[in-house]
Amino acid sequence: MKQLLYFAGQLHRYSGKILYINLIGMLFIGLLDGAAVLLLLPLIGIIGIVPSSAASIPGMHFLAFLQEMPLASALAVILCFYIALVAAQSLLQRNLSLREVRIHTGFINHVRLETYRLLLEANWSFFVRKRKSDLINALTGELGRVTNGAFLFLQLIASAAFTLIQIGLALWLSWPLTLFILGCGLLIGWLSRRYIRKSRQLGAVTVDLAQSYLAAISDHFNGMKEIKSNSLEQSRYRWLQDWSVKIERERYEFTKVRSNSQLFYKWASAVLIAVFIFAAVTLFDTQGGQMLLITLLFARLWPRFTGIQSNLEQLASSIPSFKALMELQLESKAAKERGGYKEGFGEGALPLPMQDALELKEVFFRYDRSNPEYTLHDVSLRIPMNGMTAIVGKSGAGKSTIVDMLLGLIEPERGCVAVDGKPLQPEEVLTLRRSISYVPQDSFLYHASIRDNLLSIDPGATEADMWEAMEFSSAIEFVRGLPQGLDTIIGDRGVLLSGGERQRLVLARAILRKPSILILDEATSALDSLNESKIQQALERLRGRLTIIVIAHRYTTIQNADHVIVIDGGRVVQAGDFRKLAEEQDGMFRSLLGGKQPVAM
Ligand SMILES: Nc1ncnc2c1ncn2[C@@H]1O[C@H](COP(=O)(O)OP(=O)(O)OP(=O)(O)O)[C@@H](O)[C@H]1O
Repeated sequence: MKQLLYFAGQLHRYSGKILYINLIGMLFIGLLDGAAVLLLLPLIGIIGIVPSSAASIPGMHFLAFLQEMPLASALAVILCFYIALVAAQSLLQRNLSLREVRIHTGFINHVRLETYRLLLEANWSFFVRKRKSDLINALTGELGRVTNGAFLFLQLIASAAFTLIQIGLALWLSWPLTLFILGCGLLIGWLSRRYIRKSRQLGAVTVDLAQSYLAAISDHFNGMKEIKSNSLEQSRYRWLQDWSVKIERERYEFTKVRSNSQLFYKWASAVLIAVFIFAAVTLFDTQGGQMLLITLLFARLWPRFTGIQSNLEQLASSIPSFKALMELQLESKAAKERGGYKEGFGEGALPLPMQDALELKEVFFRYDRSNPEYTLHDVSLRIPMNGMTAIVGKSGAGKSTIVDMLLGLIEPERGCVAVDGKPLQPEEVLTLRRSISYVPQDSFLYHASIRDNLLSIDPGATEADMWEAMEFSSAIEFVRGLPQGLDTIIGDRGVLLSGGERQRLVLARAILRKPSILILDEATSALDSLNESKIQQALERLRGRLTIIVIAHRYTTIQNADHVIVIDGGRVVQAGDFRKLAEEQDGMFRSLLGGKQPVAM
């Protein structure tokens, strides 16, 4: 219920009074429907099908004048009135349906944008904890189920309100019979509660199945090369077969629950109607006109009870989706970046000015606070501006963790990140990131043209800016050689380019942003020596123009660094000039270099 109210509240805030006008409109349509039915009674009386008079039905005295009129005129009056009612009702229905579609589609977009905004504003640690496919599933499958569910909920309220009006009308006509029927209805509702419970359990299974499907299918396609090269096709196919059996079973179970509940309702109502007619005739001595009216009203009321039950079951099955999306929204809200975002994610904000150095001061950090071991232990280091600094160390030493901290993606448990000697304030983190371009080993490229990939980082870049950036990154030659040049489509994640070409393009994109700090995190480790030397030439061209931080395992990548920081077991064990460190006989750097050999560290 909490989850339902959470999204019903969002729907209320999103659509405002229009939503309620629509709901009232729906009620009004129901009333018009009821009025049209009521008209049938005097009609039947007048044409003499049943020996009843309008005056015998409470509230129908005003129609008595019809009996004074000639049959044909009375019939014409009633039928004209009936046509007018039906015409008004259908016109209203059409307008309400159109408006409802507007509200519905608008609300889906509202929830989608709101969830995506909260996710974008969440900090990096939140994403490290989450499975990517679950986030995609939330923004696709769950989103549809939740928005449909929120509407279903409101329809249910409208339907309940209309049913109440019908009940009121029935009470006014004959309260003992109505109470009797209501009691039976409530009893059937109470006996049907297990169908609602079962629907909810099946809804949870649907959420699990949808999540596991998306997770596995994304893994399969991401790893298609490994699947093909290691002949894993059969095992992956078997997985999908098993999953298909589960979803088939779950769909069947859900339909079974709904059909059983409908069956139960139908049997129960047949018994109820029989008891009702028997009681009306033998116990309550109900008059013919009243009897007919109540029968008509309840013939309309019963399908509503069944409809409410069916809506409740459907709603119960979407509760787990409500829960999943609500928890995701609340969790991402709680994980909001400490500095907070300004309007438009602070786009256009100026980069943080840095003159002297970016530093870590006595930093302690661990990913899991229950673990007594720190990943970074009393780390102090200094990255001087406009120089080239290399961070080296064995695998797992903590190099990437240091870079994540310099980027403000993770926060020190103790100590601080400092800019020009002053501790970085939470509200400066985003402006610091504006000054940095980060290039990882496996960068992301869009399935689009080279031009669009470059413009994705700076939509205002001119053609000259793009060629200049490509010249710096040693990409100019290969892009010129492509048949469509800048307009060449590079395939999904850039598969149509070689590894070296991809990285040079990513480097061009990073430079286009005109950063004051460029971070290369193992960006060249997968390249051959020819491609690596091209990136080296690019870095030489950039030297002195901006601050470069390189994390690398290769001697050749770091040999031109002005400054080297050696990390071991989460601590800084050496720092200083490349040559000086290389000469320290017992130093770790020398052992990482493997003597003087330009080999992998
Ligand atoms: N998200 C994480 N959650 C928990 N532990 C982590 C996480 N990321 C890294 N670690 C751990 O922190 C330690 C340092 O990892 P880090 O990635 O910083 O090392 P690295 O020097 O960059 O290694 P490599 O050269 O292999 O990339 C490792 O023991 C690693 O297992």
